[in-house]
Amino acid sequence: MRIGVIGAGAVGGAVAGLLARAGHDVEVTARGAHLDTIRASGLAITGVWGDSISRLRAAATLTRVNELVIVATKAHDAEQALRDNITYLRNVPVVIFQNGLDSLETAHRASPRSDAIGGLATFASSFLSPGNIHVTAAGPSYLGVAGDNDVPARYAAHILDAVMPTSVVANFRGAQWTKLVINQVNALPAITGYSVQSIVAHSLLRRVMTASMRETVRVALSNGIHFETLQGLSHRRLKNFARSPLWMSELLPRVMARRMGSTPNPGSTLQSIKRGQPSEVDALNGAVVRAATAKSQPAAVNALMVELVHSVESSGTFFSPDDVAIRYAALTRDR
Ligand SMILES: NC(=O)C1=CN([C@@H]2O[C@H](COP(=O)(O)OP(=O)(O)OC[C@H]3O[C@@H](n4cnc5c(N)ncnc54)[C@H](OP(=O)(O)O)[C@@H]3O)[C@@H](O)[C@H]2O)C=CC1
Ligand SMILES: CC(C)(CO)C(=O)C(=O)O
Repeated sequence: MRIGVIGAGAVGGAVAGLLARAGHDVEVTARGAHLDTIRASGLAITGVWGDSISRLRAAATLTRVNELVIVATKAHDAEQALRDNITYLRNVPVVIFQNGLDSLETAHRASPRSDAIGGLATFASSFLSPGNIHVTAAGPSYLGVAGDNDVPARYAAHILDAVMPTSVVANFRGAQWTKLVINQVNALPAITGYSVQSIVAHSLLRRVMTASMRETVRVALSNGIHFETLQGLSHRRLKNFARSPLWMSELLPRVMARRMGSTPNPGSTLQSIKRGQPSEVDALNGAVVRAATAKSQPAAVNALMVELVHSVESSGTFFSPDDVAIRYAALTRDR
C-alpha cells in the first residue's frame, strides 16, 4: 500500500520503518542531514520492535497521492507541515500523531478536505542521529475522530495494527486528556536533563511529577472530561489517583517508569531541547494551564513546569533537582 509519512522523526520515523519493513510502499518527508542520510543509506530503526534499515522514497514534501498519510511533527509544526503537503492530502485519510489537545483542530484547519484522524502513541522513541531512530519502549497507539464517522480511523488502525498495536477509541477527547496526564513525565526531563526513569527514581522530583499529574486530572475533571482508558488508566483510576494522599499516588509514575524499561527515555520534550529546537511544552503543560484558567482554577504546578522549560530553552542551562524542589516548595508554601 502507498503510505506517506510527514515528519519522519522519532515517532514518524519508527512508524515509517515498521510499515516499510512490512512491505508497504512508504515515502517520508524529512529535512537537512536527516533527509540526506535517509536518501544515502536508508532509515534505520532499532530497539524493542526489532532492527531494520529501510530504503525509502524521501523528499522535503510528499511527491504523490498516497492511500494513507501519517503526520508526526511536533504540535507547533503540524499546521505548516500539512499546508506544505496540501496538494497530496485532498480526500486522503490523515492520521496526525500528536500529543496535546489540538491535533484534530489543526488538521481540520490546515487540510479541511482530508479525513482527519487523531493519533496518540504510548510507545517511546528517540531520534538518535540523522537516519537513526531507536524505539526504547513498546506501547499501544490509539486513533480517534472528532465526529461519529470512525470508518477512516478503523481503516488506518487496521493497517497500523499489523505492524504495531493500534486500536480505535470512541472518546478521543478523553483519550487526549489521559495522554496529557501521561505526558506529565515530559517536563521534568526537559528541565533537568534527566531521563524519565531517573526523575521517577528521585524522591523529590517524583513528588513534583505526581503533583503535576494530579493537577492535570483535577483540571480535566473540572472541564467535564471523561477520561478514556489508555494503558489501563481508566477514568475511575485517575479520579482515585487525584484524591489519594500524594505519597500513595506516587505509585503511578513508578509503574509508568517501570513500563518504560531500562533504556533511558528522555521523552520527546527533552529531545527537542537537546537539539536546540522549540519544545512542545505550551501544547502539554500549557494546555493544562489554559484549561484551568478557563475555569478560574489554579494550575500552579503546570505553570511552573511551563516557566522552567522555557527558561531552559532560552538559557541552555538545566536546573538541578534541588533548584526544582525549592521552586516547588515555594508553590506549596504559597497555597
Ligand atoms: N518521541 C516519543 O517517544 C513520542 C512522541 N510523541 C508525540 O509525537 C509527536 C512527534 O514527536 P517526535 O517524533 O518525538 O518529534 P521529532 O522532533 O523527533 O520529529 C518530528 C519531525 O518532524 C519534522 N518536521 C517539522 N516540521 C516539518 C515540516 N513542516 N515538514 C516536514 N517535517 C517537519 C522534524 O524535522 P526537523 O527536525 O528538521 O524540524 C522532525 O524530523 C509529538 O507531538 C510528540 O509529543 C508521542 C509519543 C511518544
Ligand atoms: C509516551 C511518551 C511519554 C514517551 O516518552 C511520550 O508521549 C513523549 O515522550 O512525548
